[in-house]
Amino acid sequence: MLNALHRVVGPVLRQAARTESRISRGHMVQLRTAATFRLLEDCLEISDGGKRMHFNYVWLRDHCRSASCFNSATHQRSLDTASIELTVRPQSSALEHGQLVLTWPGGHVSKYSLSWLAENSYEERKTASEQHRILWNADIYQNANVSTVKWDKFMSCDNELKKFLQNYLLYGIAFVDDVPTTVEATEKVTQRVSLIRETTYGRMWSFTSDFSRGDTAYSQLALDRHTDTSYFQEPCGIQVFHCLRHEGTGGRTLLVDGFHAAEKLRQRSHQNFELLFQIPIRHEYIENTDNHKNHMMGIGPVLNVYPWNNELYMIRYNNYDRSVINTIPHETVQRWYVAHRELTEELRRPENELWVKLIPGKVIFIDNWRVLHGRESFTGLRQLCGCYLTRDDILSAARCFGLQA
Ligand SMILES: C[N+](C)(C)CCCC[C@H](N)C(=O)O
Ligand SMILES: O=C(O)CCC(=O)C(=O)O
Ligand SMILES: [Fe+2]
Repeated sequence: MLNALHRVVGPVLRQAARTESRISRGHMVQLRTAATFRLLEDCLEISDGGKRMHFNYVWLRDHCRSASCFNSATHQRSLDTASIELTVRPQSSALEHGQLVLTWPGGHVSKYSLSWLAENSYEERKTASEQHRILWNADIYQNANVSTVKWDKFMSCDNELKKFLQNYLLYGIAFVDDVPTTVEATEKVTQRVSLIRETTYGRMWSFTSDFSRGDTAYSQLALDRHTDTSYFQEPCGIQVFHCLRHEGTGGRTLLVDGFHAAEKLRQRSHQNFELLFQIPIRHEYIENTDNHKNHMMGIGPVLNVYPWNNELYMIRYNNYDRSVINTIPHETVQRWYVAHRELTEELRRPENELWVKLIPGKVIFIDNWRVLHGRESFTGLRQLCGCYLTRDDILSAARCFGLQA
């Protein structure tokens, strides 16, 4: 990187003695007082104390924020990236008031604040997390005494909504209490945070154990922990449940933080963790009844991680809906089962199980990319309503409040 062959074109400059900081994405990148930069053969290097960041020249030209290259009203790029010479290099460079100023062949000038560069450097992103989360087992969640949110304030007060979103982001579950016990009110409460994702089960659904659909959810049987719609190419982002009535026994809801379990697996056996994120498998939903014909298929790994920072962003775990395994070479199948077993054992540890009885008025939102749900078997009439919500829209709502999501 700092190979002697690299021609140092720009002078090594010292930034004036001050500290730059900027908050964005709920995340602060601080540059020390003496950040320096130099132009290497193939990239610009900024050094800040022991930290080095590298910026490709095409990248720098592409990210010019001048009025002709970037529309700051729409936050869209106007510059045609294909018009940039792939061999482009700045003609001259300077540091002025915490800004890097580059002049390109032809005279175009680009300015970048050093803190913006630091925040958007690969070196920073690869150690930062995209989303701050508190991984939990039953004790951790219960001891956190997460503040409760009630229907009236939730519907009228943005601060209450923000509090709810923060809980949801941190724990992957959040509740609203005192909601009127109707499907309509349940729909209204969901419209504060996101958009309904309509599926074959309907927009809003309300069901009892009447076997109206070809799936065990529509029975009185216990359901082991799982994520829903694993048979979609993109599983639904959020699961909403509201138990409108239950005259009988049992029927408690089981919640397990899938990321807590997966992180335990990562610590214990990195190889097994890797196998579960590298190998795609199939999930299927086949329904063939008089009223419903469906054949859904979703292909993807059990664990999904961002490649630049190895952060988990989705778990797809449903042993009921997991389909034929035919995507794993025979010499790897055994290892895959071992890894899957190890994850299952972690998910099944009693201390990781959070049991809640959903009562009329209590609406739960579950991050279906992170937290697994299940239920205890039950007797009597139990009516559950709810819907799926889109993930993009709840995250967007959170970001609009300045939350890191
Ligand atoms: C929630 N609701 C009752 C509508 C649908 C249930 C879907 C059940 C399916 N086995 C899955 O896990 O995706
Ligand atoms: O009946 C329940 O509490 C949940 C059933 C279930 O897993 C589902 O509907 O997705
Ligand atoms: Fe489910």
